[in-house]
Amino acid sequence: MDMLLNPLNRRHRLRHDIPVVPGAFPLVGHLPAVVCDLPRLLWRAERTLGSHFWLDFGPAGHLMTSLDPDALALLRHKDVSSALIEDIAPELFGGTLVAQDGIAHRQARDAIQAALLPKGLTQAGIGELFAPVIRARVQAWRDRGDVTILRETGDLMLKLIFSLMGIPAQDLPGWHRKYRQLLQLIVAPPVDLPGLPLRRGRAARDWIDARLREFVRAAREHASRTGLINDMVSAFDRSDDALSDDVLVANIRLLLLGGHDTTASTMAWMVIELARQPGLWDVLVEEAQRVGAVPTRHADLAQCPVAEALFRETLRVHPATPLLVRRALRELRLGQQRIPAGTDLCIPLLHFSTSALLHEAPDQFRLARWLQRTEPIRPVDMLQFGTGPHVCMGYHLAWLELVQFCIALALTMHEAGVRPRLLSGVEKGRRYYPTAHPSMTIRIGFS
Ligand code: HEM
Repeated sequence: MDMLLNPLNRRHRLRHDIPVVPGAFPLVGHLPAVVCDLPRLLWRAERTLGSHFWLDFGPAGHLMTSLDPDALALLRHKDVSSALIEDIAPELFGGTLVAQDGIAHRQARDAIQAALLPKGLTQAGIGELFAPVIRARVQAWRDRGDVTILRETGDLMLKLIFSLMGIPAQDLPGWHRKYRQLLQLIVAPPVDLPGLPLRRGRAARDWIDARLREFVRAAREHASRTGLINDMVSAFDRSDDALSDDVLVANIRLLLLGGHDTTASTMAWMVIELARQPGLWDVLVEEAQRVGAVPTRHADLAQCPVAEALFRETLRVHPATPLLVRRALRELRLGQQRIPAGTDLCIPLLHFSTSALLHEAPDQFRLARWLQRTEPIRPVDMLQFGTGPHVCMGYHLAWLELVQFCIALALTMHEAGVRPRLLSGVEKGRRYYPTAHPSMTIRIGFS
């Protein structure tokens, strides 16, 4: 099938001397191809136009997209801002730390960071909290015999992040649905009519925020309770220029989103890869039998190199955040390329994550690239988590829960004499934007 591009728009144009990819539709630009076919879109643009080109993100406007590995350095550049993220989806990212720069960003990050580092996670006993929840969920999969994988991993990851936050996890499918509608705010055409994504996304945001306000109120009433939400409420209440509840709620909403959507997608891809590569499953089962139990502390993760390699390689091949956006505050240079001040930028992590410039045999799913390495993990090896001041705050948490999950899955299924098997095709229905995930309908059997 050819790409979702506008056949009537074949004109080659330049903006600031940089080519615009042909094929944009009115109103939605290249978004249909970005959402459904990003790797091919980037590959074709690079082949025909070179390393720099404009993509039209519809309501978000034109973003200068760079496939030059030096573009990764822009994520650490002092004259590059994250404010564009708020402009793209003000209702979703307004007031959140992901869209802030400088001191405001640092302050909000400081209120959360320590709890998500290995020491904070260990002190709060997060591994012990998660292990039985993960184990119970995979046991339920074994008993049912087959599952729609992304729906299941979405529920599980929401449950885990809720328990880390210290808030009651009720109606998880409802929350999951609302978060999917909320994400549509990033790509919604600016038409506010009943049934359209903008109206549904706004309603989802109001639904989520009303519940988060309740949790904030409860946290203030029971200040002695533990959980990240209580830490955040007290840190925000203590801050010098007391931040408003709107900002607090927006950041909790962001954390719940960041804490489940990306990991749910990665977890679903892990199961899919284990189902379609029997050799992978066998080495994982061997490791799980050797360790004998689900690890609970960061210090224990070193005993699970296969599960860790599976986590890293799954993310490399299927990065859950396939592109990052930024704005150049001043004129910048990228090699020979001049980037005018005010340019909106797209940095496609997906491209670099699977680039032959950074990885040997990038299209092959190879655990050996992690298992046989002798040097420590470099920033470029974990670029799926971003880099620079906005580097993902959940890296250690994601690592812990995904390794826990692999070991729990292998132990549970192997004890029952079953293994994961793919019950549907994988290529159809994949999505790459706003976040990347396998098709919602993929089913996995355990037999
Ligand atoms: C596989 C899992 C994950 C992936 C691939 C991932 C990816 C990313 C990426 C690429 C960024 C950088 C955004 C930017 O620079 O604009 C980011 C930021 C962030 N992530 Fe994650 N993430 C994951 C898991 C998590 C988890 C589990 C949490 C929370 C508990 C989390 C919370 C955050 C937060 C709060 C930010 C914003 C940081 C800032 O702007 O300073 N993430 N993540």
